[in-house]
Amino acid sequence: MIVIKNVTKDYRLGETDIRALRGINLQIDKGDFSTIAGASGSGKSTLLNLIGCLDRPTSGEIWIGGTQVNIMTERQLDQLRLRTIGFIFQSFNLIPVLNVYENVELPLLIMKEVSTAERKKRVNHFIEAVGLQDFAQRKPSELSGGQRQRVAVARALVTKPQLVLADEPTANLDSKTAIEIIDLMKHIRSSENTTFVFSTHDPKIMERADKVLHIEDGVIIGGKGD
Ligand SMILES: Nc1ncnc2c1ncn2[C@@H]1O[C@H](COP(=O)(O)OP(=O)(O)OP(=O)(O)O)[C@@H](O)[C@H]1O
Repeated sequence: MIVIKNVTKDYRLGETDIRALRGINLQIDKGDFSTIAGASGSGKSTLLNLIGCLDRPTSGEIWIGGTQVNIMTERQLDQLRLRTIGFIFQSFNLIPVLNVYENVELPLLIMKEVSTAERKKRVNHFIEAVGLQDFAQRKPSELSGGQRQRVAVARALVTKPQLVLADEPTANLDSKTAIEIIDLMKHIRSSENTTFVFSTHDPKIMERADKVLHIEDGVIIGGKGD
């Protein structure tokens, strides 16, 4: 599903270059439930942003589902992000004026090939999959943090992406809710056969992943499941 070869990423900050990633090699297989684990500043977000095609590497190759993405045009990347990848963020990123149903529906409104009937079916299916069927008419401000992240999980899945990326999805949740969200994602991975990659610095969250890729100072230093 994901192959990364010798990837580096430099950020230019004034006169200096900051080397955020220093030669990353990794492979993530279809259906994996993997985590990128590391301290603050180790390069987790940088790596996830590259896998999600939100940014480009300075050097090296990134392959998603057999396609080399680091040489694609912006237009091709727009399509790839819409159709192949679902995103979950630590701050939920829901639209405050839309209710739960409308937030989950949003990505499908851009996919013209999905009919109105199919759209309705999928939105209801994923709202139910995350256990929010009784909250479909509520606005994000009327939900708990855990419920908001469930909406974000449903929204990431509604386009039926092959890959879901989550940057510290539990960072703004208490530890019990954090574990519930990770277990929900893991359950959905099995029922939908979606590949999940999420980042965390929390050992209790790491241990629930099948594969842990430890990153330190821009380098993968091995981990469970390798
Ligand atoms: N836009 C940027 N410009 C300059 N330096 C950056 C930029 N983004 C990240 N960095 C630097 O790159 C390194 C890796 O940052 P990154 O955000 O990937 O770490 P992280 O592991 O996700 O951290 P956190 O857990 O705090 O989010 C850090 O040294 C950071 O200061």
